[in-house]
Amino acid sequence: GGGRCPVRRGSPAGSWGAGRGRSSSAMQSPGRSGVTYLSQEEAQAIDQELFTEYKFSVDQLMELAGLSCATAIAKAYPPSSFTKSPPAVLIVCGPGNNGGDGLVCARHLKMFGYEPSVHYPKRPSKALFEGLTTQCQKMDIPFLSEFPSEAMLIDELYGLVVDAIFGFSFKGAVREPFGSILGTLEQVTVPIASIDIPSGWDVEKGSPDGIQPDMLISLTAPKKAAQHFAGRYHFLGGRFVPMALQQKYSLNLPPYPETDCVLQLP
Ligand SMILES: NC(=O)C1=CN([C@@H]2O[C@H](COP(=O)(O)OP(=O)(O)OC[C@H]3O[C@@H](n4cnc5c(N)ncnc54)[C@H](O)[C@@H]3O)[C@@H](O)[C@H]2O)[C@H](O)CC1
Ligand SMILES: [K+]
Repeated sequence: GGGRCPVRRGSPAGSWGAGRGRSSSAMQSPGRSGVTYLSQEEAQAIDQELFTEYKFSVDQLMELAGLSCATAIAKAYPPSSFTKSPPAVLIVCGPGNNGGDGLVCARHLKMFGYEPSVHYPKRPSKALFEGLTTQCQKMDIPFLSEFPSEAMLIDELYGLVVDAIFGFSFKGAVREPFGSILGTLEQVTVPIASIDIPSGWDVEKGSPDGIQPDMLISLTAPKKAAQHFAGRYHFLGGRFVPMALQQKYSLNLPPYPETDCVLQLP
């Protein structure tokens, strides 16, 4: 772990289909690769529209989101890149849909040959999350009742941490037990892969003092905080946004290669 390598900065500007569609908001900002970086409000509006207008269910999109995350992780950190076999991954799940993505990701990582363990301290009593938890348990994925209090212990036991604590609905100061967990994660040296947003970061402004993940998997489109991401791997996942919705919000998403569900951003 350790060595962060801030390469791939300053890639060629706007490429794919810049200028297509109408701009739905003057607040939008194009990122360094031409793709739009969303405000918190825009991310939530797109999410709502997918459910209400486009009639997707949460389960459907969560499955695709979690599969994207596991796929991106397998590309950036193939099992052969781990120093130990089997490759152990700690997945920390929060109380909302970001945590649900983490549970789905854990299940697919297990299918891909990893050895995931989950910490899930605040579980909503909803059938969706109970089902995802049972699926993991029936696949012999252990659920840790206590979070390892020492960063060194995490470094010893795991080759990667997946941060599925908070996504685009995070607001305000971090409440317990997640404050302590994030405090520990700030000190680990094994790489952290954050789902959608580095947890604890302001969704738009980021957080210079927070965790510094090595990987970020932006779902649907990157959020503004992603402009402060300095890790090695930035992937886009969640290849489920219909073209009409992409155009309405001027997402300007790059084309995914062939049938891939993820795409590496510059
Ligand atoms: N459209 C998509 O791309 C999809 C994305 N998905 C994932 O869903 C999350 C957003 O999920 P949501 O349930 O809206 O919220 P969060 O998971 O971000 O968290 C809400 C959860 O956290 C609690 N909370 C908020 N602030 C704090 C705080 N300061 N301290 C402690 N706890 C806090 C809040 O009470 C809620 O319980 C998105 O990022 C994607 O990862 C979907 O899976 C598919 C569609
Ligand atoms: K996260």
